Amino acid sequence: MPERMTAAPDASPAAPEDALAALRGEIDALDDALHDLVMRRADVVARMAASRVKGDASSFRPGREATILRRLLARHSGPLPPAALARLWREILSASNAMQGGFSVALPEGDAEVYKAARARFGAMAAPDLRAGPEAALAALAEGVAQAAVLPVPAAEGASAWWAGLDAPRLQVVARLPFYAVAPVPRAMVVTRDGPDPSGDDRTLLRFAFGHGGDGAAGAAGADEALRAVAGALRDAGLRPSAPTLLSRQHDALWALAEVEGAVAADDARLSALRARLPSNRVRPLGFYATPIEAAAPDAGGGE
Ligand SMILES: C=C(O[C@@H]1C=C(C(=O)O)C=C[C@H]1O)C(=O)O
Repeated sequence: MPERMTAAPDASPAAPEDALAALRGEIDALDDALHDLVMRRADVVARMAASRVKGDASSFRPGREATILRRLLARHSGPLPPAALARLWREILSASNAMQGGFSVALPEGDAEVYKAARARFGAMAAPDLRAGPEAALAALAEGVAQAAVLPVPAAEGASAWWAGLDAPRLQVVARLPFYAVAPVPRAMVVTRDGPDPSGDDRTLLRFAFGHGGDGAAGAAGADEALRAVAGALRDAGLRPSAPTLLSRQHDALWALAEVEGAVAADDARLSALRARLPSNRVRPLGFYATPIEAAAPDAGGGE
């Protein structure tokens, strides 16, 4: 018989059940302290909403949220996986956003990836508003029925080519989902009426239209020619691409979508440089978003 079985159980200074009770007592005290802080944080958000310091614009500030998450992830240490930290804060941020006014999110129905990305981003507090497709989701946003639209990541064809028809600057891309990922997780884009806010480390989407308006010769603009024109204009304007340029032929035109480093707003001087370089074409910023954090090593939890 092993030696430990011969010792009298109540001779031990800390019986397992006492040790468990002590640790649980510590956890209960910490839960109370955390809960007090979470309630105090919500009081500050309620004061912010009541003071109307943010005016009539939507309460949703994705750049500010990214800044908060980046700061917390940078100071994080200890055994709690960073993905769990991001998940906790995502729920706090979404709840405080919803506290400042109803928050409904328009989504294309039948797109499981977009749905999952939207639920992960906006949490339990946001009402999903399922629409027939990206254009219908954008229409709900434009009408003011929804406060944000979550759409598939831009691609050249099909429903994911919604960017070619995006009515910017009225509607603009403000976030790329997920902001924080440690494993493959659902991806999507967020569009709002209020436009993006800078986070200090952002990427901008720029749309270029070639041969718009039924101009036969220009309408036949070659893909290679368009890609060369975009690359040259970006270089001359001092803008650095952060992803390969997408091309899409639709609405009687050839469209290019470039992602560049930095936040480029409508009044940015680099846009004038682009427009000077491409006089016969149209250049339009579609919004910007916080550069996603891609964690180097996978850990438990996936991301937010
Ligand atoms: C509280 C604010 O509103 C929202 C909620 C945030 C929060 O809980 O910290 C941050 C950004 C906004 O999306 C804010 O703008 O600071």
